[in-house]
Amino acid sequence: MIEVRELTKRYGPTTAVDGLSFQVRPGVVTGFLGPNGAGKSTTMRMMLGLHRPTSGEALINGRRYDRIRHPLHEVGAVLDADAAHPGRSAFTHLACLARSNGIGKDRVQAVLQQVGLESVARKRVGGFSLGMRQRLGIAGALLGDPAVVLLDEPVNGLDAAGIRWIRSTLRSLAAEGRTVLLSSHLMSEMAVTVDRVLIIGKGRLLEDTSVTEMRDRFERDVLVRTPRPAELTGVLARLGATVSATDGGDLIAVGVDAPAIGDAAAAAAIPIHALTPRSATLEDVYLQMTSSATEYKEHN
Ligand SMILES: Nc1ncnc2c1ncn2[C@@H]1O[C@H](COP(=O)(O)OP(=O)(O)OP(=O)(O)O)[C@@H](O)[C@H]1O
Repeated sequence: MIEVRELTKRYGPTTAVDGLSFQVRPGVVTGFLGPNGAGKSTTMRMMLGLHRPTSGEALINGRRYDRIRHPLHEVGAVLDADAAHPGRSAFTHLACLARSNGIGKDRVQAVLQQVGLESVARKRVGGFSLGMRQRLGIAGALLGDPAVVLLDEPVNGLDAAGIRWIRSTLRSLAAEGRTVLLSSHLMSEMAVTVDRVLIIGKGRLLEDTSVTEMRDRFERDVLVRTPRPAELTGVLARLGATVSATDGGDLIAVGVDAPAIGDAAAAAAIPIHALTPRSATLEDVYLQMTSSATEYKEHN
C-alpha cells in the first residue's frame, strides 16, 4: 500500500507537485498518468526518498522510505532502464545489488528466470536491447520480493512484444497481492494495462478511478444517417437530445440512446439509413481532462 498525503514539492518558483493525496492499493495495477511535466517522476522520487517533499508525506506500507530498514524488501523500483553499468553482466549487476542488500545469490537466479534473462545472464548489459534492459530493471526491483513495485514510464520505447511482456508481468505481480504503480503520459498504453488510474495535471490530482468506471461514465453519442436531417434534428431536440452535424451531413446525438432515436424517427415517419452508438476512447477523455494542464505547460 502506498499513501500520499498532501504532498507538495517546489523547485524555486515551480510547483512540481501541489498538495497531492491518494492511495495505491495492493492486488491491482494502478497507472499514474499525466502529460509531460505533470509531476509524476517527482512524486515517485519522493515516494522513494530521492527527493525531500516541501510539505506532506509519502508512505510505503505506513512508513516513510527513509524509515524503512531493508527498503529492497518492501519496495522495488525501476526509474531508469539504463541504471545498470554497461560493462557488467546481468548476473554481476544483480549479484552486486543483492549483496549490498543482504540478499542471497539464489534470488538472483530466481529473478533472472522470472524475467526470462537466464540465457543471457553472463552477457554484458551494454549489448542488451531496451526490452532486455527493462527486464533487467524489473529483475532488480524484484530481488527483495517487495510488496510494492514502482515503475517510471516502463513501456516508453518498447516494441509490441516488450509491452505485452511488461503488461502480463505487472498483472501477475498484482495477482500475487503486490501494490503495482506505473507511470505513463499515454492513456492508450494504460487503458489495456492497468485496473485503476490516477490522473494528474500541474501537480494536482484530476482523477482517481477505475478504468471501467471511466469508460462507463464517459458520455456516449449516436451517429445517425437520414435523408431528412433537419426534421430529425427537430424531433430529437424535442426528446431532449443535443444534436450536431458532421461534415458529411450525418447527425451526432447526445443524451438519447439508439432505440429512442429509432422509435422517434419511426413515429415521425422519417427514414433512418444508419444508427451507430459510439463511445469515446479513453484517450479522448484523458486528453480532454488534461488539456488545461497541457496548455499551461505549452504557454510557459
Ligand atoms: N530538479 C528539478 N529542478 C527544477 N525543476 C524540476 C526538477 N525536477 C522536475 N522539475 C519540474 O517539475 C515539474 C514536474 O516534473 P516531473 O519530471 O515530475 O514531471 P513528469 O510528469 O514526470 O513528466 P515527464 O512525463 O516529462 O517525465 C516540471 O515542470 C519540471 O520541469
